[in-house]
This record gives sequence, structure tokens and C-alpha cells, in this order.
Amino acid sequence: MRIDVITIFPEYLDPLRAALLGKAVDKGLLEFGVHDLRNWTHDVHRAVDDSPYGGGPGMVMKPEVWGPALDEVCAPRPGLAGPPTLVVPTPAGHRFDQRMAEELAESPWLVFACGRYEGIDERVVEDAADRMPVREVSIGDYVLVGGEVAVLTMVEAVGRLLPGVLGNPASAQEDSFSDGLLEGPSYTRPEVWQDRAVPEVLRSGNHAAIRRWRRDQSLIRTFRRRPDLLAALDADALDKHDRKL
Ligand SMILES: Oc1ccccc1-c1ccno1
Repeated sequence: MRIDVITIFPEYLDPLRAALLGKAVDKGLLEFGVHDLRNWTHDVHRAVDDSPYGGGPGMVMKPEVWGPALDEVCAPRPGLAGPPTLVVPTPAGHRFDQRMAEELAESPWLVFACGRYEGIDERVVEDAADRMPVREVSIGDYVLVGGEVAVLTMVEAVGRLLPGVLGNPASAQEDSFSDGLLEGPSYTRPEVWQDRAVPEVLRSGNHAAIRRWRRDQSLIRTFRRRPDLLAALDADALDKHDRKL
């Protein structure tokens, strides 16, 4: 998979080259390109934004800068079939979740456009949508200063799903949300800590009982913390759970 990020703060994306994702790059599983949007400015001040039509607070990012940037970064690349999927982080986007991470992980090429201020001129996304798939995505119901943190979040959630990135592929299968429920509690040595013992069933060696216990804990935790996820569960998802018992 290739991932390109366009931003006015390229250094914000340095963590992408560390740890798990850095190893994925070293193994050739991931290819990153980070591009400074100001490279496509035309004036001495290298301006990327301007006042909003209709007035109001904040600044809007200029189409005359974003347009050429996307044309160049999204231009056909040898070895990459078709245009990229353009992902635009925005508080007004569709909600990013594990299912969307799995969908994006199927794409051979993602380009992330990091907006700041009051966002990017709407015509940029409209124009891009004539030439490539575009997804406007929110990582949560709060407001950030810019899209870079959202990109770091999404790239980690997507990158860890790529074959070969996680040491143990089963981890991704057992994720919270992978079957629509939250993961239950986990324990490791020592057996007793601060007078708190590890649940007996986990030390029983009875794998069927352990699976059942973990499923029940998962359902209880989801019911208590995210009842909305239970409401969204369909019979297939529950069957998927039961088939693992
Ligand atoms: O708050 C933002 C500002 C710029 C770009 C993205 C965001 C955002 C907030 C939540 N998800 O994305």
C-alpha cells in the first residue's frame, strides 16, 4: 500500500516512520510520501488560506493551492493501478470506525489531505470527486486544529490491518470492534497483585469455558459502555461470536 499525506506541517507526520509503521516501511509493506502544501503556493508569503466568502471567523484553504497539489500528488504512478482514494479529515465527515479502517485497508493507494483553519474550499473536494473516490472522514465529535492528528490515527488503524504488519495476524481478528463488541478485560502475571486475583476460569485450562467467559465479559462491557454498539449488532455478528465458543 502507498500512502501520501499533504500538509502544511510535514514534521507532524514524523511518527509514521517510527515503531510498527516504520517497520512496515522497512519491510516494504507500506510506502509513505509526505508533501508540504506550501510547495504549491504562488506568492512570496506562501499563503495557503484566505478569508471566507460570506464572512465569519477563521480562514479557508485556497483552491488555487490545493488543486495543483492534488493534481501532482494524485497523478498516475507506475505500479499503482487507478487513481488513489482521497481521504479528507474533517469534523463534518462520516465517522471513522473499524469497518472503515478495514475498507480503507483494501485500497492500494490512499492520499490524505490535511485541512486546517476552517477547512478547505468545497470546490476542491467536488473537483477531486470527478476523478477519484473521495471520503470525508471524522475521527470523533470534537474539533482539532488540523487534520494531521486524524491522519496519524487513521493511518495507524489502517496500517496495522495490512498483512505482515502485525506480528500475530490473529490480533487483528480479536480486536475490539472486529466483531462489533468491545474487548473484555485482559490479565497477565502475577496471579495475585494488590490482593486481586486473576479470574479462576482463565487459569482453568478449560478453553471452551474461557471462550464463553470472554464472550460474556465482552457483552457485559459493551452493554455498560457502548449500548449503541449492541443496537447495531446483527444476528450474523452474534453468530460469528457464538461460532467461536
Ligand atoms: O477538527 C478537525 C479539523 C481539521 C481536520 C479534521 C478535524 C477533525 C475533527 C474530528 N475528526 O477530524
